[in-house]
Amino acid sequence: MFLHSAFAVEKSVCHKLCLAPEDSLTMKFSIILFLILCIVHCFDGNESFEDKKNKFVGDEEKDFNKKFALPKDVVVIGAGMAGLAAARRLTTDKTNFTVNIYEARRERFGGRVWTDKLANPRAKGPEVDLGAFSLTAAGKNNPLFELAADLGLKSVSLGELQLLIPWEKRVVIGTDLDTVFSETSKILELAMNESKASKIEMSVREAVDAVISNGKVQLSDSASSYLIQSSRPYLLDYSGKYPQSFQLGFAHKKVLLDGMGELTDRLLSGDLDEPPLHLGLNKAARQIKIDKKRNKVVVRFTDGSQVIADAVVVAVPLSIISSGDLQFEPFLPKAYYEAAKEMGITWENRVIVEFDHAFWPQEIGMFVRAVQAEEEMGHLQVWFNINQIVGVPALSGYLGGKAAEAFEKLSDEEAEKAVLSVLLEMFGESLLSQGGKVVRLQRSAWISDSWSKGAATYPKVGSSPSMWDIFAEPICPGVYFAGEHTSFVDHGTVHGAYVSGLRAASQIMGDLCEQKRLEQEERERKQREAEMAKKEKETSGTGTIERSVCRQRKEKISINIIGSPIPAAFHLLTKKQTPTQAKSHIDT
Ligand SMILES: Cc1cc2nc3c(=O)[nH]c(=O)nc-3n(C[C@H](O)[C@H](O)[C@H](O)COP(=O)(O)OP(=O)(O)OC[C@H]3O[C@@H](n4cnc5c(N)ncnc54)[C@H](O)[C@@H]3O)c2cc1C
Repeated sequence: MFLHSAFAVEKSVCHKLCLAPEDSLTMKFSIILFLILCIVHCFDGNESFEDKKNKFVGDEEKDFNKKFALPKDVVVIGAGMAGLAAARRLTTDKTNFTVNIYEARRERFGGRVWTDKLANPRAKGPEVDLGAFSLTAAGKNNPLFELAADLGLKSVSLGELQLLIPWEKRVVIGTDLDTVFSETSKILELAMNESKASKIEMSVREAVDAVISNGKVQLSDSASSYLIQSSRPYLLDYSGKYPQSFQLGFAHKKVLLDGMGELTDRLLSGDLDEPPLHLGLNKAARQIKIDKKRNKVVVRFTDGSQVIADAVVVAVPLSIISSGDLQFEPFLPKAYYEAAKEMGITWENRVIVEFDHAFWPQEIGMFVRAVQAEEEMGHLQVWFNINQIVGVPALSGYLGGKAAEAFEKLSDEEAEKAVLSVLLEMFGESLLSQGGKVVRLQRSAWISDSWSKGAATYPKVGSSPSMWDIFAEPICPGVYFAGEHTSFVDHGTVHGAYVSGLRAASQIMGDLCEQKRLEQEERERKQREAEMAKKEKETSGTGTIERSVCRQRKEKISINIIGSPIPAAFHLLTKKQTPTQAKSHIDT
């Protein structure tokens, strides 16, 4: 009975569609296949697939797919701020996503946020922050302040800055420092103009040096140029193409009283009503293989294991991709590798030194040491007063550029000697001796660290913002990127990493790859139609036109389910339509 009426529909459909006998055979075969599937479903549990689907008649098909599709498996590679943010966001939709994070390090997560409480269980936080230390509050909203507030974490502003010019035995502070700051703004503005006017791309350093040395600015106090020379953009030789490069970045910083690591800890472990994320430590990904046929992504690890997922968030540092430690099959498009080559990666480190007693002026939050010799640049020029923040008699020193690399190569004894020599120069013998013994000296080594290979991305001469933005684009069908290097805005920061993780999660939740696929299909369909219309215009004679109409109809009723076209009659029958309904549908 069923078969009879089904074939009746088929006959009329074939007639309408001007199908050849062999096409009609295919259709018969599809109908039989469909009926077999129907029978199987009838015996499949209490409620058949069709019964379930019928409840959704009139609703969006999407709702149906959402309700009954299996959750998508998402794998996050890298448990730094970006990876954790992505995983936490995806986990809020448990019905649709199962999420697992894999981290290369065997003993910790957090990446370049590293509040080393493991080695120092009684530490409060900032005195063991070996990576990111402060949140920038300049000009715009930093979403991490809101997150911190939601989690009940307190932050404090770094206190006043003091500039020390050792060879002049001079300390610049208060209103004198205000004058210095306004002069630095003038220098930086002129340098920006110099850079804009130049036909060849200049670095911040070249532009500033040009302004100071060619007498374009009359300095009332050389301290302003010393201050600029101690800043990150000058030290690390940022490109002078971008206005952001001409900011000193000393002001508007806040520190979390529990340390930066408290943010990553909470993202991982969840709050009271949230479950912890699934994290696998000691799992270094070595290859990401896109299986287009199965619409899956395979992640292979250095221990020989592998996982298969519907989507992967690659949240490892840029240098892990550019060094080839993490490979892609097929290779990423050329533009990704070219961008990775041109984007700069800073060299930065921290050293924390704790004494018996705090001997430095307590009202000061940040000390900047002016230097003259090239080899001294970036060498422990900036120090943060930890005692003022959490009452631990410690200072946190910053190293940038070549000095950061050189410091990694020192033995512990040499490092301590270097630290004491700088502090002696800054504060003098009598103050330093009040500190007593060095109780603890702890330092980072981000450049030789296998899982970071440097500190953070920066706009090197020759780079452009679009290079960061390339990494915000997924490789479909399922490879998404997150990390400080995936957006030019806020690159090189913890909040930049956080926002990038949320972005990757929302790309997955919004099924960006599927949207892209549909858009591409639509473009192709329009193109085909345009070509056909063009051909029709060119050809004449009724016979040709009729054939072309048949061809057009054939294409129109061919629908795409999971990527492969199936005959339209098959689709119509799955909607349980009467033969007349089916016929009239095809007629429209
Ligand atoms: C010394 C220093 C000082 C800084 N100071 C500040 C600051 O004061 N304020 C600020 O906002 N920012 C600061 N930053 C920058 C900030 O720390 C980073 O921008 C941010 O933490 C990067 O986060 P991420 O998630 O993108 O990368 P990461 O934190 O590096 O996370 C990537 C993770 O991937 C893991 N991984 C790598 N390879 C693999 C692999 N093959 N398989 C699996 N896992 C892998 C890594 O171990 C890591 O855990 C500083 C950085 C440094 C180094």
